[in-house]
Amino acid sequence: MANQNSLPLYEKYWYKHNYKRVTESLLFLLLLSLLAYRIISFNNYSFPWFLAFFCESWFTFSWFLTLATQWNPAVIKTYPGLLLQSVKELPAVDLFVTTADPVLEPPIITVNTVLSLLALDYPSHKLACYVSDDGCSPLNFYALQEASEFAKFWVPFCKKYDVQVRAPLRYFFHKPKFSTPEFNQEWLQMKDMYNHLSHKIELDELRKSNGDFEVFSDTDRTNHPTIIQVIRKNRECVADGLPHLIYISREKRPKHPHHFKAGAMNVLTRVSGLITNAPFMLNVDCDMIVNNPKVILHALCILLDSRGEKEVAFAQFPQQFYATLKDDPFGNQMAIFTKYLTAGIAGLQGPFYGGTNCLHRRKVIYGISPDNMEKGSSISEKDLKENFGVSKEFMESAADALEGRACLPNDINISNAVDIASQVANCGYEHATAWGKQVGWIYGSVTEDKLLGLIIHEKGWRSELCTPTPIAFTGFAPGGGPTTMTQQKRWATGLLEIFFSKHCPIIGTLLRGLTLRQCLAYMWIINWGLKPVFEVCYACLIAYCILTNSNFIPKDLGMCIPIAFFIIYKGYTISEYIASGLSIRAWWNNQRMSRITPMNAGFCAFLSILLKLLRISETVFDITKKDLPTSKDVEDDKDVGRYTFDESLVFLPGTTILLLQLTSMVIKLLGLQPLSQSGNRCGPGEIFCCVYLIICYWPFLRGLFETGKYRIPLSTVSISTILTYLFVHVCRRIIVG
Ligand SMILES: O=c1ccn([C@@H]2O[C@H](COP(=O)(O)OP(=O)(O)O[C@H]3O[C@H](CO)[C@@H](O)[C@H](O)[C@H]3O)[C@@H](O)[C@H]2O)c(=O)[nH]1
Ligand SMILES: [Mn+2]
Repeated sequence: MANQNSLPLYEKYWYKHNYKRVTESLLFLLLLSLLAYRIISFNNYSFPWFLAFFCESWFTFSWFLTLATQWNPAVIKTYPGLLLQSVKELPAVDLFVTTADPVLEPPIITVNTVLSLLALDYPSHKLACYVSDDGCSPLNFYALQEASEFAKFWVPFCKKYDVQVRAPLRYFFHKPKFSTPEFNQEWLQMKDMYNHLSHKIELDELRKSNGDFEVFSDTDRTNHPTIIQVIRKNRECVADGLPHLIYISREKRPKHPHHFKAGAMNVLTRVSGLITNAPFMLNVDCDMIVNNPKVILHALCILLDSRGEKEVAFAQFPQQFYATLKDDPFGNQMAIFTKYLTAGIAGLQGPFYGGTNCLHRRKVIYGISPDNMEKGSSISEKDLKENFGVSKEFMESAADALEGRACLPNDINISNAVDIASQVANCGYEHATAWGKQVGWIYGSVTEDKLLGLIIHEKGWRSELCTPTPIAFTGFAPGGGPTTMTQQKRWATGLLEIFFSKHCPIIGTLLRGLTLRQCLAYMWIINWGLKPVFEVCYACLIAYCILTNSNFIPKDLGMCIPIAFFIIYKGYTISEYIASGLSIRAWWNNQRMSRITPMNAGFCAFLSILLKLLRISETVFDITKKDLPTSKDVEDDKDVGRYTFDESLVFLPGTTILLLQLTSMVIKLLGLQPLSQSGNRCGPGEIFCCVYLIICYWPFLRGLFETGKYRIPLSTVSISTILTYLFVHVCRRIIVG
């Protein structure tokens, strides 16, 4: 990474973890030998044997993807000190926050995220914070207005005492370590002010409103004109003031597709383009609080580095979480994922875009490729119009951005710009333009983040994973069964949408600039939506074999292969958890959830994609519910980690699989199994698999007998019972027939 002209602002190191490589390869060999064993055992050829072979081939391929993705992990080290020395003038950065529903995303959470952004360690006249509210909620607007008043005290306080976590919600969670009488007094004052602010917001005092809310009269969240309000401008244009704060609720009309978050991001891009037009844009979800105030400096080390400047499109920070539940009961804190897989991808063409915690180059979002950058060609007026739409002002701002002309903080006339900006936030603006197709956030997937990142990688750009200490951002990991399932189902759905589109990574590698290894990494994540189909088949196969007294697990010597695989795999995953300082309990919770989540959320996602491909229904972006972090005493409450259910059909596959395994166990125990026609009787292998699956599905088993939200709803159980009955019936027919 060394550079002759100037010192590199960041360095990248690839590291080897030989022990992991050896174990992973060994597991891969075992899977291959299992497949080979199946092929050569002619005596065993039967329907279960072939189905098992088919599923295991996919599992082997999946493991190969994991292996390939994790093979060359890398980390980078950034030098913000060097950046400050070598860059004459720091560039402007636009900050984007998206929120969409004041109930699922409580305004106090958004407010905290915004406060943590306003207090970043960066010249504040170079920052502008834009909040997109897809919920069109006056409460959000009001909360932000109040927050900007509070920020006048909060930001100087944070900077004076070099506070690390600049979101009051988290900061006041702990007593401060450091203390002088002056600090104590100010601390108490701030805490008081914050409590006041949060009460006001939570108690919804907005109804006693003032004139500002007129704009919200007669609005419905799905039917309203554009609302853009400048909550605060940095009039004095000074580095130690407060950044601009702008509220945007784009126009929404029924019947007019709004493309969920991708649509919101495009409006943010255009509106900010007219107002500040910063060359860099940092985007976060409403719950992603800045945990390290120097994040922008770290990310700029990558993007302004002499080599990074030409090659790297975006700097992505990992998604990590705060106030997490002990031992990861829902298996969604992704600690191992972040540690090994993200690092692995960072060693290839670069991390996926995660939808949040990412610093983008505006040019790249406008569709530029590394080759265009080299040529530096200017773009014709006709092209500008076709790509970016009819707004003259926006075309000018896009040309500035593409040709690298920065707009200076003192040039900006916000009030003027806001009037024009309303036009580009209207829902008809994108008609017959390249927005959502070649420009901006691309439409067509509910994981718009992975899609955008993929398209950027396909153009030949790289990305880098930025992992400063302390952790850059922390967000909210959903709790409970339904919320986790909704999120995972959306992810699997969105990934499948990408796979079945023209942006499929395989095509990207064959025809465009996506590297082969990066394609495998994308396939690894897309497999979240494909593998569940095989997992469900496999689970049914277990029950089928017990019910029909046939077998699919090799017997005699052949049995050593699955046993060895099982033991080594479990040992290997435990060691990953222990090496990361996590508990055995966390390991087990993740093992079990890695059986439950795909078979429910992933499988349902697959079905919903079939419906989409058959043009029967469309996919939607279901928002993840965000709860306020629990206070200490609630944290100790055992119930928060208990699995909850709701009426959603997402729990149907899992419930059915559990009932199937239970039924087949009962039939086995009662000795009601039919006599086996061939010599291949069901043996200990099938019984073990069945029992193991029942143990994994323990939360569901309990859910059959619990009450309230811990119970699987009767409707789900009834449908599952019917499905189980049908399955058993078919199995019996097969034997008789
Ligand atoms: O119509 C919509 C729907 C969602 N959002 C926002 O999108 C963000 C992410 O939504 P969330 O419900 O928190 O989804 P997560 O599953 O937690 O999000 C992950 O996955 C998404 C893709 O599915 C990415 O967009 C996110 O950045 C990534 O954190 C939130 O800020 C929402 O307010 C909108 O602005 N408009
Ligand atoms: Mn989220």
